[in-house]
Amino acid sequence: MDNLKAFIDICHKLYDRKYVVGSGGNVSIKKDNLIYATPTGSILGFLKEEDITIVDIDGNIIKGAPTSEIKMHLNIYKKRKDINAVVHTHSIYSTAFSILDKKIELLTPEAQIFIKKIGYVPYLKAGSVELAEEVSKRNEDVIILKNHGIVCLGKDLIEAYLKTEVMEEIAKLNYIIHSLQSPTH
Ligand SMILES: C[C@H](O)[C@@H](O)[C@@H](O)C(=O)COP(=O)(O)O
Ligand SMILES: [Zn+2]
Repeated sequence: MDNLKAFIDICHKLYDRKYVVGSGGNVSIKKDNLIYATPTGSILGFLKEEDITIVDIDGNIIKGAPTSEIKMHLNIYKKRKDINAVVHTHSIYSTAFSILDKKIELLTPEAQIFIKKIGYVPYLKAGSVELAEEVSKRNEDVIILKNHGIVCLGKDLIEAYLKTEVMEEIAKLNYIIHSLQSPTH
């Protein structure tokens, strides 16, 4: 079970590894049918345990002002009973491929094992009900939001974080291979 210190450590790691910049990205975990989520507008690299917000599964606020993407997080938890953690980042290579509508190939055993299949969602306004609804239609554990970022789901926070890392790494590898194969190379 995730503890809140681990939650904060992973938020800091996401920022340190530049999967998010500025106030981008958001993270949540589900514990005993409560959702612990990053506050809206927060810089993940600076978060402290006392900053973490709490809502119930219906989105009723218990503490703080949760991420503007809370509807997306809640929809995922309602649909996927096996999921207890959601990590949303603005991973730059994954996002770049989505802007050009290019698919990312799962070229390595690591990507095949941990990502299995990538879901793709068209561009929809950040924080919107439409985006939350479109994401919850997907069945994959790694979903690319066109022109925006990615969402990784896990049975716990470590698993969602691991998928975030592997997703961006395989996107980078795809980019390198595309570059090496380009006629100008
Ligand atoms: C424009 C928003 O930053 C959008 O990218 C949102 O998805 C996000 O990443 C951060 O929003 P919150 O600070 O409300 O979690
Ligand atoms: Zn975002």
